Amino acid sequence: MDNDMAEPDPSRQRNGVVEGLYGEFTDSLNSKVRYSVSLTESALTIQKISSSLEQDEVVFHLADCLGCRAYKVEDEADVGAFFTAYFYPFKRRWISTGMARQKVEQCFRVALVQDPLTNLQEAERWARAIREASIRQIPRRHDVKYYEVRRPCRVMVLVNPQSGRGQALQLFSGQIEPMLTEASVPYTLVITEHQNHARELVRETDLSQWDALVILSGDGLLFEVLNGLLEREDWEEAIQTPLSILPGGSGNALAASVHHYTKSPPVWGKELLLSCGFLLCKGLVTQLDLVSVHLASSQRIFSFLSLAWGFVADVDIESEKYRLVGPMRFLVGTLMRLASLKVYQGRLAYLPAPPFTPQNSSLCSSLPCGPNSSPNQNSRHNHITNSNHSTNSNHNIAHNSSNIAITTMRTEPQPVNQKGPPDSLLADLEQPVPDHWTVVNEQDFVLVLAMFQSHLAEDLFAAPGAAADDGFIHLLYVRAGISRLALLTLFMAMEKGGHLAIGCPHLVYERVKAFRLEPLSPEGAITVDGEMVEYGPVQAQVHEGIARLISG
Ligand SMILES: Nc1ncnc2c1ncn2[C@@H]1O[C@H](COP(=O)(O)OP(=O)(O)OP(=O)(O)O)[C@@H](O)[C@H]1O
Repeated sequence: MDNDMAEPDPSRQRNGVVEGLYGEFTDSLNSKVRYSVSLTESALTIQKISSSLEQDEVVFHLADCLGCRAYKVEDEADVGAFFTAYFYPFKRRWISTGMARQKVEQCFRVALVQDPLTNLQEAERWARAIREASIRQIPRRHDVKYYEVRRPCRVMVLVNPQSGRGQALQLFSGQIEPMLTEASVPYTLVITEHQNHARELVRETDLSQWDALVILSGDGLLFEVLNGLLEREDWEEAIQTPLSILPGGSGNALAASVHHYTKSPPVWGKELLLSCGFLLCKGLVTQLDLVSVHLASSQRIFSFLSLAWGFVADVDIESEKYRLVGPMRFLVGTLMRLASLKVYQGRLAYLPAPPFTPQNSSLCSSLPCGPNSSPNQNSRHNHITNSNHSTNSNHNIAHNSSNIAITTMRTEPQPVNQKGPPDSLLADLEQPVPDHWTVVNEQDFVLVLAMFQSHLAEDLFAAPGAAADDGFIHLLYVRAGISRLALLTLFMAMEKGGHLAIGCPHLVYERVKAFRLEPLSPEGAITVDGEMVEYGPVQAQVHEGIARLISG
């Protein structure tokens, strides 16, 4: 007999759930090496039983476990069966400093008796117990309210093969597909074929088939999916479909934000993909703010990430041609843009957020959080009414947009979306802003950047105080007059989120609920979620927590 399996102690069973298991197994590759293995509700503890009595104990937390499977090898002569558990603990990196999740497989050979079927059943019993316990142990923050994706869940994975360096499909098959298999998550892969493919698909698809929609691409594909969901007749229900972002682009801002919200040390590239893949398989869902953006042509689009004008938008667009260098493209673009720094004329006004109090800071975590909660949960903050007839004459609003150049857009114009939540904070774009809004005195800007999540790119931590569902727009603007060196210093500090603390007199940061931007410079670019939109007056308001995001 190769191993000796003790029955679980009946005193440690509750409602038929085994609370503890103990067994002795051999190494899957070397039958001379034996381990004692014990499973509790929270950990798998492995101890090497060596002839010299020297014992090494390793503890794996089930919160780091994605799954476990039992199997038998092809070899007819081998009566043993196997089980392998898949862990992704934080480990110190080999090359650079810091910690990141890394895959660790633990495989054991079960040879309890000479009967192969009995051994396989025992391996399956262990695999099931580890799987079930790891589902109960999900790493979660105590200050955030979650619900879980239904299990077993079915997910649709949308992959844009052109995104980033054009390797999204390889990233899927090399990294994500194995994780989904380990976690026993069935999936259907959809490879997008053209712009708006994903948007059209989610607009039409029967969403009851899917427990989550997964986007492996840049942020642009998620933008399409969100807007597709909000164009449906059943948008209120559709927008509550849990969404997962896996970084396949060159910016990957939401993926970096999601990782940051877990309070884990920062990671980039494949480590970020692995972190987001891990969160996807664990299936914890939080709320996600969306911002409705009104463009000059009356089009309304929904954004989850950012709106940029001036320096940031220009860098985003101009650095497109360097996408093969990945996230470095923003650094290259920033340096090039700094060389020809421009000033833009325009008007900016905003509705300030209520002053920060512990009560409103925890509001989001006390909101109902589940598939049936109301999508328009920001209504408690809607303290101004739509003042279409405001006579605010202090603001010399540009009514005529005929002098505004419309540049070529990456996003094709879509039909005007009448669906989605109403924007009760906004006046008509042709009317003055409501009286109680703050109008910025300056007209000369280097940049205006409205952030809805913490990161603008993997290494641009633009809004350090932002959370997925905080209900705020984090508005930053840089006034004209800043030197090139000061602007460079600002962006370098942004890498670690330190830009707000360096005392730059040209940088202003406000937490707002809504804003309006009216460019007066005849040429320029505005981007929403990294995609260029029509250039002209825009206004936006936040809708707190109306979408669902797989996070952790
Ligand atoms: N097969 C495809 N061919 C061309 N474009 C596509 C295809 N599938 C999707 N798209 C479009 O590509 C655009 C960009 O996608 P996305 O932002 O996801 O990747 P990306 O631009 O590489 O990311 P990043 O902005 O981080 O570099 C989206 O507007 C999307 O509609």
